[in-house]
Amino acid sequence: MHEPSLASANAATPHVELHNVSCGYGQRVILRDVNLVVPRGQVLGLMGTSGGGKTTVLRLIGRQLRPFSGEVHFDGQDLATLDEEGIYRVRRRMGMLFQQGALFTDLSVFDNVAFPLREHTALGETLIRDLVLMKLQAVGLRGVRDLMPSQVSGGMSRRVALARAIALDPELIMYDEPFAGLDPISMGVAARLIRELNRALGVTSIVVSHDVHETFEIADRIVFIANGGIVAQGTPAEMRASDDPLVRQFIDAQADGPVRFHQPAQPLDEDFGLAARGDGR
Ligand SMILES: Nc1ncnc2c1ncn2[C@@H]1O[C@H](COP(=O)(O)OP(=O)(O)OP(=O)(O)O)[C@@H](O)[C@H]1O
Repeated sequence: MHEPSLASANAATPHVELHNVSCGYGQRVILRDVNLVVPRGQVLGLMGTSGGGKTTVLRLIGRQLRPFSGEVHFDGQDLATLDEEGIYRVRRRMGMLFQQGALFTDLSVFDNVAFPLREHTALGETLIRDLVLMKLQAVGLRGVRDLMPSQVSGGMSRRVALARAIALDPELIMYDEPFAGLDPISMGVAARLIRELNRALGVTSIVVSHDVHETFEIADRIVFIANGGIVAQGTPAEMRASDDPLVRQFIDAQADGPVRFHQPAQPLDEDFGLAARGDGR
């Protein structure tokens, strides 16, 4: 179902590239001069401090956000050069799975997965049925197709959302916090599924996550984002061996390090009225 494009003929072109990208919201700059390459077919783990800009990177790639300066390329094409129709076409080649990737509660599991097919293609119901069942099979949930979202567990509904995200055969899948809120077993299932789909569908995957264990397990490369940019990147093995204090703080889950536990605040004694009392209590 992929749209043929000249650029995609070149397998050596990175699937996604950010060139000197600065971006933010309103006046506020979140990322400065970021360069990022996402090679085709890999799983990239995007990690880092909370509020560092990981989701913002996904928004840049999906063109929900335009950079202040610099370029975002998808399959060799600068997104800024595309008109609305072009952006629409590019977005169809991307699957996005957000943490709050809520299912339509009044549609069955089957109809949730069928939704993008009915919405964006002219395929007949017989073919749609086969495609939906294939996608549900890929996430291990063909057996629950007639249930309503309220009747499946949190982990399962995340997998239904994944089946829906791959309904149109995307070539890039972006996951925002796919492990958040899952129990350890469901987390392992979700992680293996991401890796397996990456291989079986031949897609490129970007996984935004705080979960070091699961992400390091499945990613080919890890990129750490903090302080407005990329502070470290490499294979999971390289990151584990890194002595960069920020990487260590993250991997070893230390509360304090280059990233402070306490956000800047006025002095404690002022907040608790001790200074005014002056008696040290
Ligand atoms: N729509 C928006 N308008 C204004 N500011 C925003 C908006 N979205 C995000 N931000 C701010 O941009 C910064 C980066 O947000 P982003 O969601 O990209 O971080 P993140 O690294 O994904 O964080 P987390 O790991 O906590 O989800 C944060 O300080 C956030 O408050």
